[in-house]
Amino acid sequence: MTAITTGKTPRKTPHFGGVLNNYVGGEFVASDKRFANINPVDGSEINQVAEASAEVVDRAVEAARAAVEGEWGKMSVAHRSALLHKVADGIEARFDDFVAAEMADTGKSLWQAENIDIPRGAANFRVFADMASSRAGECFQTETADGQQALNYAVNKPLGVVAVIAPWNLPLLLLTWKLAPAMAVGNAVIAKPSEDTPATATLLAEVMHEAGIPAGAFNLVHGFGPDSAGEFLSKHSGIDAVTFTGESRTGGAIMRAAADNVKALSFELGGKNAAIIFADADFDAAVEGTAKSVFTNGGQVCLCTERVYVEREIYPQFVAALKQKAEALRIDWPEDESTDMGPLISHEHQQKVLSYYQLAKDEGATVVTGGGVPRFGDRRDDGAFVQPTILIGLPETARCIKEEVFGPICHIAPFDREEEAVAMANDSDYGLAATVWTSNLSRAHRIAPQLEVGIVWVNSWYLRDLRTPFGGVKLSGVGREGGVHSLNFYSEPMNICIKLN
Ligand SMILES: NC(=O)c1ccc[n+]([C@@H]2O[C@H](COP(=O)([O-])OP(=O)(O)OC[C@H]3O[C@@H](n4cnc5c(N)ncnc54)[C@H](O)[C@@H]3O)[C@@H](O)[C@H]2O)c1
Ligand SMILES: O=C/C=C/C=C(\O)C(=O)O
Repeated sequence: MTAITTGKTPRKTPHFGGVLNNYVGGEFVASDKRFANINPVDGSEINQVAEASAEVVDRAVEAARAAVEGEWGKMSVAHRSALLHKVADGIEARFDDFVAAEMADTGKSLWQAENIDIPRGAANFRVFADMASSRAGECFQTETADGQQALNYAVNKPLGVVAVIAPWNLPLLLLTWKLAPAMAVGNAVIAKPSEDTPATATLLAEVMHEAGIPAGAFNLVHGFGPDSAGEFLSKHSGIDAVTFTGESRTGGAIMRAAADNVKALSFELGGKNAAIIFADADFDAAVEGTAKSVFTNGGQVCLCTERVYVEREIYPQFVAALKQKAEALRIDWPEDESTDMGPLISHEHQQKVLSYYQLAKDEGATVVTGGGVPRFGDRRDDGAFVQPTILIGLPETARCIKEEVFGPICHIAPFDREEEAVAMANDSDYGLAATVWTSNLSRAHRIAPQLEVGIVWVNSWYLRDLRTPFGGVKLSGVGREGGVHSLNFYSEPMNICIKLN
């Protein structure tokens, strides 16, 4: 381990200056083809990453299949569950390594890595290990035409080999959110983290190894999407299911690639999430909560709010208060305890977000705050930072209102009537999440089910219970995960009917 000096407080980042390898069949596997893992704080190289070839992906699929048919597939639920708890223990034992690696790859704040990303990585394993070992079954007693009885009961089998393709915004959290239930019900998995965030997945492979997960039950392949590991997995005939989190367009590409083999698919995709704020809401809580929902992780959470609708009588005060919150955010070195926001994930994403900042101006927006790049006068000026940005004045038809930006930006518009707010919130190709801020409980109950999304938060945002259904409608996803929905997606129920006489 070597110190990485991106900030004032150097942190030890595992594998700094080394190579992150693939993990296949219980062994770390190198590759001649490599790519650089870049720190978005200053554009410096953290380490090199071994890109998995088609041949390495084939080997991972073979190893996974052998694991399903071998020790892993035959293991009792209690034993498998105990091993997954050991994986959670392993993440917690190397907590500081995981935090440092996640911060270096993403530039996210220490507070967020320590309080959200890494704890959830461990929690995902614990929750799904427990759920799988206490899973309820299905049984029906059936009356037959001849006056006798039959007993129908379902047994759940794993799907087999599951590919998990993950994005860069919450790297460990979102990878383990799918790996944990898939493994808990007995599948062998092949993890494909984003090319922008390969580090915590590699640490997870080390933890899996140390925990004694049988060879082939967990595999890791590094690489990109098209013509690389992502595509190799999606079209591989030896893979039974692909579970994916990322952009809606990528979901479409994976669906096409998976079509020939008719694989099971579960997609958590993009969002253009609305917040509806009524005049009767607790004003300070609504401002505070909306600031969080817009700016957390630099707006790079699929659940982040990008469209804010505020009842007209409090609209001017709300715009002023959210502006104050945005301008008070501390954009700084990720390692500093008081940093609220680091850089975006990459220069490429910075350019995309900045192009929307420009587009907003071209579309006639008034920029309430932000709209550009902060200047530091040090090497962070080579990083991927942008200013938190608030817009007003755009028509609802503007591209900036319709398209997902995935940055620290929102547009605020006034509304007069409840039905108008619901209609504006629903006027989107996406349908992931919405927040409603009101102290009128009847109103909350009335409008929440009218919103065309998978998740509504009332007087809160990103308050998670891992047992609840999670996913989106429209362009925001296919299927639901979370709790029993995850267990169901990752297993194949088989009905057995026994005639009793
Ligand atoms: N709904 C959710 O739960 C959720 C959660 C997080 C992020 N997201 C969405 O993810 C996006 C940001 O993440 P991103 O930029 O990493 O997404 P992305 O779609 O670019 O990449 C996600 C993953 O897919 C891989 N990939 C890319 N092209 C592929 C292809 N053709 N075949 C197979 N794999 C391919 C990438 O290498 C990466 O591992 C945003 O749109 C965000 O809203 C959604
Ligand atoms: O960026 C998207 C965030 C998704 C969050 C989850 O899937 C979760 O909290 O389980």
